[in-house]
Amino acid sequence: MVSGVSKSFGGVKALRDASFAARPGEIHALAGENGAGKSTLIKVLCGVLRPDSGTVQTTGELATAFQELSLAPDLTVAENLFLHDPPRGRLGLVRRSVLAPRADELLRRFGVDYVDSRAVTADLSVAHRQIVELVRALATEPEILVLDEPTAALQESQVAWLAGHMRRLREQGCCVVFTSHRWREIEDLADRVTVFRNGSHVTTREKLGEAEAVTLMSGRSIDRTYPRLPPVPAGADRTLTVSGLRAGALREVSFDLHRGEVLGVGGLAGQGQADLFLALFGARRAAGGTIQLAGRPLRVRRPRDAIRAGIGIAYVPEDRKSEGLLLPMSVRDNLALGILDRLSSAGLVRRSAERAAVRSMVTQLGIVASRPMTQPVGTLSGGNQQKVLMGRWLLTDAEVLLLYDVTRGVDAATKHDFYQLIAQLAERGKAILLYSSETEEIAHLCHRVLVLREGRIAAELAGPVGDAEQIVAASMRERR
Ligand SMILES: Nc1ncnc2c1ncn2[C@@H]1O[C@H](COP(=O)(O)OP(=O)(O)OP(=O)(O)O)[C@@H](O)[C@H]1O
Repeated sequence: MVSGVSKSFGGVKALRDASFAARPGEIHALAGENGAGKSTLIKVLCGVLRPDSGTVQTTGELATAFQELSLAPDLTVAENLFLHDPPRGRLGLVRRSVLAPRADELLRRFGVDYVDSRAVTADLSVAHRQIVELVRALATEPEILVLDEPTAALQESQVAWLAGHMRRLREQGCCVVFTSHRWREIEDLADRVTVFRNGSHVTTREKLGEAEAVTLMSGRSIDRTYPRLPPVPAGADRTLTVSGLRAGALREVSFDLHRGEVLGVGGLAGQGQADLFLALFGARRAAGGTIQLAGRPLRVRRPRDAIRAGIGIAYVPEDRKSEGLLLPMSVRDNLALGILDRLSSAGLVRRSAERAAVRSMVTQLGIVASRPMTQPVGTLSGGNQQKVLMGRWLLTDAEVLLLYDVTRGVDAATKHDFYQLIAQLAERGKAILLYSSETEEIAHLCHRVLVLREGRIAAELAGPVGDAEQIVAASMRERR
């Protein structure tokens, strides 16, 4: 469907003579590292971007759901669902009165009765926005369905819901193309996989194991084992002591975190994990309880209090666009944001020191940016934007690192770099609280795991747990 396509952005060659073909009646996964050109290929395929050279051919109705959500934020869910084809009366006027009931009917048909069709889209969670975007695409019963990282914002049950619809469309002869950084999803769903590297097609296969895929994607062989964690020194100081903390869905949580320790926070989705991280960082108001940092009471009313005290939070904001990164500003500015005090003398930023710090982070995290000192962060690929967020907190001297789902949307090779980094940070004495929507990471990367259920600690497991199933089992046990 796409042959010999090239596309550059300024000096960046996003696609080089790229070719790709998918057939009717198959689910075809597009795999590749962050910045490999998958999103660009999809945009060219859908006609959103014009290629510099090459040809694009599609046969039949095409529907897409993009990685950057394309719903109009100020419109209601119903208005977005019928944006291109609103119900009209005899005179061709839009029948506003039937808009919401029609939308309700449509959402119900797709089993999405938990989304209010009258809600303003901007007020929905990112997961729900993604689902509305998906329903809009699925509802057209297209002949070609193209989904760019459709599951990145979804929880497991929602992923299963989407997988069901993808399979149903395949049965009907639809050609479904999707991208994902989770190999399990690709293995589970795809009939064929195409690997891209550096903007070019590498291979298309029916059977491809994860190890080989990772090597093909990165062009190098990757040590895919989890790093061995250095033991927490006996009698290590308690860095963070949390007692009876209540915030949002968090009922009452108490624990200690030691220097050099990686403490995991597990459990089914939505048991208060996000509230715990946000409360410790001062981004969510605590309704009760106390926090001590290195033996001293700590009051965090806003993130600035946490940062001053030596707490850094690296997380993938639900919406990378609206929180965390300053998209029009350069990679340098975004990375150095947390260390400007340290880099300044007499009110002026020492540019050479700043450049050195930025370069070291770009190298250490393998951030793919052609001109890190000037290139706006918003023009990096999704995963590379994420590395910038992580890098900002690695540059600070924070003693406590709150790592919330930092590998979401990150490619496999980079994930393994992150794992090594976490072990190194622990070795350097940092105290790390870790949450991941991939339970396997919690199972392998933590000295201890707290399992949350309904806002409380339901179990504490000694790590490395090794087997993600144990954490899942602990989160189901003793259910009343
Ligand atoms: N508007 C733009 N301006 C400048 N560079 C861009 C722009 N859009 C994409 N790029 C660059 O093109 C390359 C390919 O990006 P693309 O988003 O297609 O990657 P991807 O494979 O989808 O990555 P990810 O898995 O991280 O989403 C990257 O190096 C990116 O920085």
